[in-house]
Amino acid sequence: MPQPKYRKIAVIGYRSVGKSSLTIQFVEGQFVDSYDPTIENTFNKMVFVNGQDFHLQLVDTAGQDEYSIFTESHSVDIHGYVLVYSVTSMKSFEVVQSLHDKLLDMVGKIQVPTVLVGNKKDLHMERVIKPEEGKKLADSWGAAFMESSAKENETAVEVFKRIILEMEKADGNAPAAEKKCAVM
Ligand SMILES: Nc1nc2c(ncn2[C@@H]2O[C@H](COP(=O)(O)OP(=O)(O)OP(=O)(O)O)[C@@H](O)[C@H]2O)c(=O)[nH]1
Repeated sequence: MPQPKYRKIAVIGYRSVGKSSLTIQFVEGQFVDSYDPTIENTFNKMVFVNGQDFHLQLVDTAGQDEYSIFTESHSVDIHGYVLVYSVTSMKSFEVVQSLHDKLLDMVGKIQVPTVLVGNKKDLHMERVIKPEEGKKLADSWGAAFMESSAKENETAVEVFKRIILEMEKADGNAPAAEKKCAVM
C-alpha cells in the first residue's frame, strides 16, 4: 500500500461565512448552528480519493477582512487553499477577492491550488451573489468553484475533495479522465 499523502489546507475568508461550519461538517459530519468566532483551529482527517489515501491537516483560520495581515500559518507548508464567501454577503465576496490578491503576493506565485466556495446556498431568500459571479471570479484566478451549504454533509465533503484534486493537478497527477482528454 502506498503511504498516505500529507496535505495541509488553509480555510480562509471573511468573518461568519461558515469556515468552521464547513470544516466541522467535513471532519465530524455535523452542523453547529451557534456562532463562535474562531481564533485558529487545526483538524486532522484521513480520506481516500482517486485511489490514494490522504492525511489532511485543515487549518480553520480566524475571519479576515481586507485589512488583515496574513500570518505564517497562512503560507508555511500550505499545499492548498479553500477561499470561502457567503452567497448572502456582498462584503464577504469583496473581501475574498482582496484576500486572494494578498495570498498570491505572500506566496510569491501567480497561481496556487485553490477552490473558491460560495457557502450558505441553502439561504435562498437572502442570496445576493449569483453562482455565475462566483464562477467568473474563480475562472479569472484559474481556480475551481463550487457552492455549498455547511448544513449538508455532501457539499462539505465535495469542497475538500475538490481541493485535493486541485492540489493533485498542481503536482501533475491529474485524474485519469482528464489525462485522457489532454492527449486528445
Ligand atoms: N444556513 C446556514 N448557516 C450557516 C452555514 N454555514 C455557517 N452557517 C452559520 O453561520 C454562522 C457562522 O458560521 P461559522 O462557521 O462560525 O463561520 P466562520 O467563517 O468560521 O466565522 P469566523 O470564525 O468568525 O471567521 C453560524 O451561526 C453558522 O451556524 C450554511 O451553509 N447555511
